[in-house]
Amino acid sequence: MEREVDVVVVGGGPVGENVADRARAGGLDVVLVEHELVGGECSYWACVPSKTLLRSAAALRAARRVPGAAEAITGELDVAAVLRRRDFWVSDWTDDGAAKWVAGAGIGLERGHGRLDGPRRVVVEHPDGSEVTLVARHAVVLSTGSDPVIPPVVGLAEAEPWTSRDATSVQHPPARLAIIGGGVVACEMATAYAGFGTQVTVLARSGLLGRMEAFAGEAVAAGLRGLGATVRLGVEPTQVERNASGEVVITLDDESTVTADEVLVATGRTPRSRTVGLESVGLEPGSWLTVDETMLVADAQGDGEWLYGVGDVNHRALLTHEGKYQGRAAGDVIVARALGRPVDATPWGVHAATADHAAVPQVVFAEPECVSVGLTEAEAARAAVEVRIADVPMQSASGAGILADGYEGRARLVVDAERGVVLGATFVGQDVAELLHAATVAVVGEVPVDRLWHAVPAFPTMSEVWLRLLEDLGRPKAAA
Ligand SMILES: Cc1cc2nc3c(=O)[nH]c(=O)nc-3n(C[C@H](O)[C@H](O)[C@H](O)COP(=O)(O)OP(=O)(O)OC[C@H]3O[C@@H](n4cnc5c(N)ncnc54)[C@H](O)[C@@H]3O)c2cc1C
Ligand SMILES: NC(=O)c1ccc[n+]([C@@H]2O[C@H](COP(=O)([O-])OP(=O)(O)OC[C@H]3O[C@@H](n4cnc5c(N)ncnc54)[C@H](O)[C@@H]3O)[C@@H](O)[C@H]2O)c1
Repeated sequence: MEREVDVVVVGGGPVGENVADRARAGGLDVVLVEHELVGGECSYWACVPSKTLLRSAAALRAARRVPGAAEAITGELDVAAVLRRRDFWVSDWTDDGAAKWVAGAGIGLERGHGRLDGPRRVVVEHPDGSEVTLVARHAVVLSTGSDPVIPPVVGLAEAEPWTSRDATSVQHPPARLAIIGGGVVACEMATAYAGFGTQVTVLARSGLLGRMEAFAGEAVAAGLRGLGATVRLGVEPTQVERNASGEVVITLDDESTVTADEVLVATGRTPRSRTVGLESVGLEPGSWLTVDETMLVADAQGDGEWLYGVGDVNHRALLTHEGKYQGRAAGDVIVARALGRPVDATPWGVHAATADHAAVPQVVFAEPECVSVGLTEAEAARAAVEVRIADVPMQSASGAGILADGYEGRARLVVDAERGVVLGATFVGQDVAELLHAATVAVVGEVPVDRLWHAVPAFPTMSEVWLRLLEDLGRPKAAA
């Protein structure tokens, strides 16, 4: 059977939902194709469950740092209650609510595996084996996401390692968990499981959180050790084995071994593009999709501008909020191209995902929280941009001291020396997540630091750290 529609979106994660929503709002007839759960990795096995697994222990730690509240805590973390709250937030791994939203938005839903079958054609294989071919008048969007990478370490795949899916959907946390990797998933899951009382061992081949300022990873290493975890830096596994007792034994390159009940592999992602028919339009199966600023895939066969790659699968920024941002731009540009309206793909134009290059915000919900946007000092150096750095302790803001006794953290601004605008910011410490958006606004708005002196942070909030950062850069001189 064949059916014509305006737009086919393959992959109903947060990104596909956003593309479909914008294209539909622009008056196009849209079908979303999903082979698992509408809502994607983020809703059921990534952002949402991981944050709910982290939140309760973070609240407990925060209360313990405030005399008066600390004395009121008479028990330990109720892990079963944490898991029940997680189950609620992932809707017990059902997507009725999400599917209802899709229907309410006027978007068609095809449940099944979608794959390209030549330009503008998508074959959907339903769970019962039946097929439908959707022929797109205007666009096909691939928003199929990414899968975890299992590195080729001897015995690792056979040892049945956990991926992020196992870690976020756990029903019975193990007594001992080894984690391979030192990135975001490793740091967040180490924090969550240490909070549950699991004996956690992090095995990282370099420092932690390598893409952030070095002080972020150093703080998390110290924070995890403070929670009782073992953090081993500069080690790589050479062999993994699950022994007769069911334990996982990991041999490291320094010949030491680590024994645990489970091993979580958190070593990055690979594109979910192996079985989506890329070969039928002249592209390499299993590759990240190379796209332009409007998310149009370069080099796809077929006439006109028809194939888009949005979200994780294009590898621009593997974050839900950034993928959704791309999705809004892509949905709108598909409508503009379909209706012959002007396209504005200039930097910061409505159809361009410019922020992907200059202003990607990220919150790592570890102990302590680490947040960043824009360039780090090292990235600015690599880009040969001359910068000024402001560096202050978070506790220099009186709001931090009031928030928690013994508060410790650090804040950094990276400022373009020539233009005097903020290029990047990093905050590390308890509850810094909500400080990030102000920094994102400053970076995207290219706000001159001299003007920031007039953005007065309220007393006594943690935002006063902005004032301390400005003081570190120095008061502007009066115009002559
Ligand atoms: C443990 C963990 C925690 C994370 N936490 C955060 C966080 O706190 N904040 C944040 O911003 N990001 C976080 N991320 C990253 C975030 O999950 C991803 O960036 C986001 O899910 C990408 O969205 P997406 O729609 O591109 O892909 P996905 O969410 O993976 O959705 C893709 C969808 O496409 C479907 N699909 C794939 N192929 C086909 C096909 N051929 N046919 C039909 N359907 C198909 C899949 O079933 C899926 O539903 C986290 C990631 C992990 C692993
Ligand atoms: N709060 C958030 O925003 C959040 C949370 C979790 C995940 N995510 C996103 O999901 C993506 C995946 O996260 P991740 O932690 O898997 O990836 P990552 O890229 O953040 O970290 C991968 C880690 O694995 C290490 N590594 C890679 N190959 C290895 C190997 N062969 N042996 C040993 N170590 C190896 C790297 O050195 C690095 O420390 C990230 O891009 C991240 O942005 C975001």
